Order: sequence, then C-alpha cells, then structure tokens
Amino acid sequence: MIKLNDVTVRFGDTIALQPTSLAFHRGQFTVLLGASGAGKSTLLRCLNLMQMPGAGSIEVEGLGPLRSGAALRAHRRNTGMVFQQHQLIARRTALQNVITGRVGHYTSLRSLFPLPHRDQEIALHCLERVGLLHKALARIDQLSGGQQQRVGIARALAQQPRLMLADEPVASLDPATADKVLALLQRVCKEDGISAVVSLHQVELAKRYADRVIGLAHGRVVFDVAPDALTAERTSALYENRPHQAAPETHAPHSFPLNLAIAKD
Ligand SMILES: Nc1ncnc2c1ncn2[C@@H]1O[C@H](COP(=O)(O)OP(=O)(O)OP(=O)(O)O)[C@@H](O)[C@H]1O
Repeated sequence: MIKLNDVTVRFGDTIALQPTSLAFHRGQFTVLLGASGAGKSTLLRCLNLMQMPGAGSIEVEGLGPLRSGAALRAHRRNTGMVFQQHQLIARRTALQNVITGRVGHYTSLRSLFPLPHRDQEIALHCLERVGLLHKALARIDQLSGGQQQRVGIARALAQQPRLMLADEPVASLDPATADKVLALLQRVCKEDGISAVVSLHQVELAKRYADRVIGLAHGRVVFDVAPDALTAERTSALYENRPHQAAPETHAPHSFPLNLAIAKD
C-alpha cells in the first residue's frame, strides 16, 4: 500500500538513508531494528514525508506519488503517529488529547471550534479499546507512563488511519509494560487492518509481535525477514558492526586523545 522507490536522505555529508526501495503492505506489522543512528527514524519520517527525500519517490495506494499538496494532506490524515515521548498535552484530559486525533479531518478554521458529537464518540470508543475509558476525564499528568502511551495509541487510532508509524513507542517503559503496550498496538492495528511500521530496540519484542523485521545499518537495509529468521547472527551483526558510527566521533571522543597527543608533542 506504500512504496519507497530508491529513496535517499542526506544531512550534509551524512547519508542517513542510502537509496532504499521497500513496499509496506496492508495490515502488515513491520518492525525496524538497528543501532542508534542506523536510520530508523529517518525511514519512518520519510513514510509520511515529515522528512522529504533528497532523491527517489514515495507512492501510496489510491493517492499515487504524492505530488500535490492535496495528496500529501490526505496521506498525512491517513497516517497515525505514536512517539516515544507520546507528545500529549499534560494538563489536558485523556479525552481532550484523543479528540485531537480528529482535527485532521477538518479545515484549520473549523477545527478552532468544538468538534461534532460524533468525534467525541469516536474518541471515547478509542479510549475504551485501549482499556482507559475510566480515565477519560483524568489529566495526562495523573497517568502512568504506560497509560500515557495507551492514550497516545488511542489518539492515533481516533484518526482512523490506514498506516501507523511508531518511533520507539515503548523505549521509556519498563519491560513488562513495554510488552503490554506493544501487544496492544499490534492488536488494534490487526483488528483495523492498519499497516504498522514500528522502530524498536528490543529484539525479543520484534520476534514476538512482528510479521516482518527490517534490519538497518548505516542507512542501509541489511535484512528484511520474517521474525523466525531473526537469528542471533543477524541481530548481533546489526549492533556490532558500526564502522560508520565511529566517524562522527572525530567531533568528540576521538578528537580528545588526538589533542592530548598534540599537547604532549
Ligand atoms: N536533522 C538531522 N540533521 C543532521 N543529521 C541528522 C538529522 N537527523 C538524523 N541525522 C543523522 O542521520 C543518521 C540517522 O539518524 P536516525 O535518527 O534516522 O537514526 P535512528 O536509527 O533512528 O537512531 P536512534 O535509534 O538513536 O533514534 C544519523 O547519523 C543522524 O545523526
């Protein structure tokens, strides 16, 4: 349903994403694995064009190659996002936060006024699906980290998306809560036939919940496999082989001994 064709992203001299071609299919739960700096967030941000590729193209089923502003807006409306730091408004209630997921369905002017009753019903239903209907009127800063992330999932669901992007959605949670929250995310995506692309650092969670696991290293896809093919060799290669990661250290640790050596001379 969404296809990247030779998508490339550079930041100055850094190639964050080498020319990458991938297709993500309807209802598939895909996990991105890779060391810090491997390009996971860059790939995720390309999928809703928060990051514009320097080269290549992105095609979405039903919308084509997203050349017009209208196609891009429609794609973003169809794309839910879940973040590591959930990005909820702390002093608003869970319900008020979830209802913001409906805003993209209205013009900017219309969204300044209270949304129709129907949107409140959708938001309440989404809170019910994540098991937090009883917390609808609780302020976000009165909820636990796991509950906050469930509100974040409810907000993305309220958008009624076709595609769900989640950037390290469980990184701030303890292992048991992380498991429960990821299980919830996977379940609701499956129930609604939503394609999900989720970056994680926990290999075990990828094995348990993914339909497909993509390994990234230095901005390049190094494997794209079913979870039962996620061998120890594959994952350790992902995290151990970091030649390009040493390069930025010329700005920090590597420059330190070099300066010392110069000073001694
Ligand atoms: N806005 C930016 N400006 C400059 N360089 C960037 C920017 N965003 C990312 N990069 C660089 O692009 C590369 C890929 O970064 P990215 O954030 O996609 O990695 P990641 O796999 O998501 O890492 P992490 O697991 O730490 O979030 C890194 O070398 C990073 O420093």
